[in-house]
Amino acid sequence: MSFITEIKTFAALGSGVIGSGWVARALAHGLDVVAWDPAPGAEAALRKRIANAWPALEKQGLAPGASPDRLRFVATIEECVRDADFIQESAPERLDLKLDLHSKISAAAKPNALIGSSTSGLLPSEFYESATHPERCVVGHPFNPVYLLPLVEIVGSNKTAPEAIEAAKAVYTALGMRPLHVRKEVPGFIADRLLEALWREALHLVNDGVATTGEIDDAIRFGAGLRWSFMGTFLTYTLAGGDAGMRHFMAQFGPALQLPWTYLPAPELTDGLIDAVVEGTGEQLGERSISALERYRDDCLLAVLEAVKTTKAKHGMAFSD
Ligand SMILES: NC(=O)C1=CN([C@@H]2O[C@H](COP(=O)(O)OP(=O)(O)OC[C@H]3O[C@@H](n4cnc5c(N)ncnc54)[C@H](O)[C@@H]3O)[C@@H](O)[C@H]2O)C=CC1
Ligand SMILES: C[N+](C)(C)CC(=O)CC(=O)[O-]
Repeated sequence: MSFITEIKTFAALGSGVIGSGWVARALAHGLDVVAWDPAPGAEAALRKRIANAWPALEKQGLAPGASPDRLRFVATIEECVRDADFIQESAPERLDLKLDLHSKISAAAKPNALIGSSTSGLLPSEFYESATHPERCVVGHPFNPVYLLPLVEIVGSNKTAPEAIEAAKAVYTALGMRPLHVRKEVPGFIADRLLEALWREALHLVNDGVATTGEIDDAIRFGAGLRWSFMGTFLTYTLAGGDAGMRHFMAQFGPALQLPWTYLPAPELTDGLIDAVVEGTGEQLGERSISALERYRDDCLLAVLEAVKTTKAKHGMAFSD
């Protein structure tokens, strides 16, 4: 089975925060977009959100012919998906609702049109259960604002064809995104597992009166948050181990994971886990030395700090605000 990867018409079902972000991204890439949402006033709200996003998309650069006028809002699911080359569902996060919606979407769509769901954690094997041609159905989990953030997690169900994963990667890449294939179908996928862990700890800190929400946000945005925009936790901590890298870092700070700092139980620090972390970060390092990566990190940090400072000034804010 071959799937459509040359996309001219993009269908969006559900046009709230995430659906409207997909519509804006697809329009900015010069596609025709057909949207459907059952809520009263949904079309006006969608057009308003696109108008709000458009200046940023113009700054980023539009594809030839890109225009908000290429959005058509329709009254039925069938009309929305019938001629679509790619379909993205962004309906409320309810299993029963998505199950019913996908049986209708997939029955009306072209059989070789890929279908993506924006779900942030439901399992595709469950909500694509009664889909027609389930081999072309995937999760394409984006990040808000969808029209700017590149990450999209792709997750297949137990019936998704491997070729559909590759085809979805090609489509999302053509939309300017950075696909990440989540190979095991687990609730929350990869990114939300991480975000939820941080979120849970943050709520405990508020609940225990340790810090205000503002202080917790400051702890992120003036520290690790700046680093995270260009270097993930594993490589960052490899550098924190100095020239001895990750193995030294694990020896020095690994035992602290057993301290009761967090409400999450720590995993047992087995040799297997330590080796997996050391080998993984070794691959990430590749041929680069720790000091070369430190210079790269410092340059990125300076660039991010300067960009944040200039943008804050434009909005009448000091860097420390
Ligand atoms: N808000 C976020 O930060 C993120 C949300 N997501 C996922 O995106 C999906 C949508 O979430 P949001 O846009 O945040 O929700 P939202 O509440 O902003 O929008 C949902 C939209 O779906 C519409 N809707 C209601 N019933 C529907 C139906 N039967 N069929 C189609 N549309 C229907 C609503 O009228 C509304 O416009 C969810 O699966 C969520 O997990 C993914 C990434 C981030
Ligand atoms: C809150 N959320 C789980 C829906 C968030 C996401 O899924 C991704 C994001 O944009 O943070």
